[in-house]
Amino acid sequence: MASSPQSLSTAINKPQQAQRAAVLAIGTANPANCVPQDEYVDWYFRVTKSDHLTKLKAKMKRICYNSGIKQRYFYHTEDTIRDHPEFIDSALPSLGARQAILASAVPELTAAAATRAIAEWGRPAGDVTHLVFATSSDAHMPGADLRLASLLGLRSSVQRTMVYFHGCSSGSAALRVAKDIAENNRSARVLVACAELTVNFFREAHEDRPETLIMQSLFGDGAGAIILGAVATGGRPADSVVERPLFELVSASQTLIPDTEDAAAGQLADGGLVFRPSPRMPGLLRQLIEQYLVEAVAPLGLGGRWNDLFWAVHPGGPAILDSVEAALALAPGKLAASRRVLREYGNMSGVSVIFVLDELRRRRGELAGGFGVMLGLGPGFTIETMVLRAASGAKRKAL
Ligand SMILES: CC(C)(COP(=O)(O)OP(=O)(O)OC[C@H]1O[C@@H](n2cnc3c(N)ncnc32)[C@H](O)[C@@H]1OP(=O)(O)O)[C@@H](O)C(=O)NCCC(=O)NCCSC(=O)CC(=O)O
Repeated sequence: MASSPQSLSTAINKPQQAQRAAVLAIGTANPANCVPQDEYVDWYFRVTKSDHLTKLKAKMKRICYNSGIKQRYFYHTEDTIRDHPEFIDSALPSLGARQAILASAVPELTAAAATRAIAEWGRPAGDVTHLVFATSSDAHMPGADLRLASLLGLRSSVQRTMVYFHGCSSGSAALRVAKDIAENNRSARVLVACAELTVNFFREAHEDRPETLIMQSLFGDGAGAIILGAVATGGRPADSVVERPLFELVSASQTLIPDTEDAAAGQLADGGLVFRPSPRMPGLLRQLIEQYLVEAVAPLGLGGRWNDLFWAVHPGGPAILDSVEAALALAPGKLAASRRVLREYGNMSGVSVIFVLDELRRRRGELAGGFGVMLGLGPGFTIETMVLRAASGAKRKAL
């Protein structure tokens, strides 16, 4: 039986303490190069000089047609590929050249997203106390966090934490870490930043690497940023009249599905990032997601009432979303925010959930009951679950 928003509210408020992390602002950014999905395969086989691989080309056309994607954004262009023939010849080392591009491209794109988040937040960048930066693209030391802090003019004492190589769950993992920081450091204001650029794994198709077609068909580039701060439960931040919470982060948990280490695995190699999403992922989700969700949300009294919640599911591909929808018997439209992000941007790995949150705050109708679940899916096969509560400010903004 469906429960009322009031009874959900009572169940959730009971065990919680007074201060809870909340999203105070969201910013997103994409590179300028936008490629329509229905032109992508011809472009891809031409620039990778692979038009002779007619069977692979036909297969990729089918995958792209079924992808649920309308367009994707890329930092790299045809010029990038022309300047770097090693990117499309797997016999040549290319990691150094890819990382040289990413060293500036990752922090710069992230700065564009973070600048938007900070502008919406309404306070100066110097008021950011902590920075949590997630990426699987840039692998420098010191990391993209340092360059981002400099681009934004953050204070030199900002407390920086890198979250590296969590793949498509990186944005969710960064938010989980930031939630703890915000709730355990009085007046902390945490900038959560995440960026992924596919130049790290752009390569030519090959008969022996079926995963390449999947990666080149689904993934796109993007950056997202969120400002987090602790608020009095259900209310405004204690020490500011400027800030308006969009979502409270009620609880966060991470689960590793046993015996699934091959379900989404990768490594940095001479030829850049090699990542293999297993064809088992959609089936595993369909089979197991409800059980793991029940464990994650049952202490809050939410288990089983899936259609009472709003959903921010990682848009990894249409089969991923279809599996979650079927396993939870979600009503049509419950995953509309995720499907829209997939359609407009493709799978931007861990950045995607930040775009989905940005989309959700504009969709008043999907915040039914005020509570929701964000699902990050990543290597392992790891599931990051976060229960959210849409603040009244989120609804006002959506009007
Ligand atoms: C890719 C699809 C859009 C293709 O859908 P289609 O309707 O065209 O049909 P399909 O599923 O039969 O797949 C078409 C062809 O692609 C192959 N195929 C499908 N998934 C594959 C995979 N992961 N690796 C290698 N090949 C794969 C199939 O075997 C088939 O080959 P053949 O035609 O030869 O029989 C869909 O399968 C999908 O959404 N899959 C989920 C993608 C995914 O795993 N995303 C998560 C990425 S990782 C991520 O997001 C999180 C992370 O970090 O872990």
